[in-house]
Amino acid sequence: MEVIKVKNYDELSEKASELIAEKLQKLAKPVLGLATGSTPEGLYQKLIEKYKCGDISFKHAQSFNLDEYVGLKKEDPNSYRYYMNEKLFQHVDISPEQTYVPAGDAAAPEKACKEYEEKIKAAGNIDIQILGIGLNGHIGFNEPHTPFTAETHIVDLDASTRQANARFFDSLADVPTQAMTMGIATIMKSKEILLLVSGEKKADTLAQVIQGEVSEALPASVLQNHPHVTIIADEAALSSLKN
Ligand SMILES: O=P(O)(O)OC[C@H]1O[C@](O)(CO)[C@@H](O)[C@@H]1O
Repeated sequence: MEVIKVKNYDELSEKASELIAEKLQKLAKPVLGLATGSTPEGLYQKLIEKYKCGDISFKHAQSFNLDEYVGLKKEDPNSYRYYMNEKLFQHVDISPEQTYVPAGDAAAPEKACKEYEEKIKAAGNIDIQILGIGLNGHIGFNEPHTPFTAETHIVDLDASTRQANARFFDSLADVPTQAMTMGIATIMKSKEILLLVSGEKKADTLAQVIQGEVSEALPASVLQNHPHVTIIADEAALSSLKN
């Protein structure tokens, strides 16, 4: 794993946007794996700026998001489809038909999970997958002890994850209890992975991910087994690393 240390969140977002811009410029049909949460928001802003300056285009890109809450309609402001439209898609030239988010509102969720896997495969797999990380080490919504072999599936969200995400909802009770997420195996099929981590709160988790054992108890530790992972983290997030 290559670790790129940056000063702060702004630098993290800029560096990440440069790596994504490079893919958009070099690949004929880039397949992007996208994430939600607070961490990639700065990256999306920087990509919009680069697009507006004419440096990049999403015209030939396809995107696949990591996860979606179960039970929220696409129009719900807390759905990840809504987040992506607001934070990125509606500001750039990506064709809406080329953007995929797991169908958390599907009538037949198991079938929708299988179809999502098929779509990723048909696209030739993800060229670069952006990841954030939860305090408990989750990636996507793969909570601790999710088997590394899991593909896209439905998960019960940990109490700590619902608590962490309650800030976006009116109350904790409104946070969905389930989500549809790419599995660890799905994520690991990506040709390249870009993990973004900011802030001291995640420092202990990140140190474990980089220097600890690979274990299903800490989902992100699986990234040690991937041949092409770049971690961009700020000084605060790297403050618990042991020399
Ligand atoms: O970037 P944040 O808001 O800290 O979230 C971290 C992770 O948690 C999730 O939002 C899910 O809880 C992921 O999508 C994200 O990668």
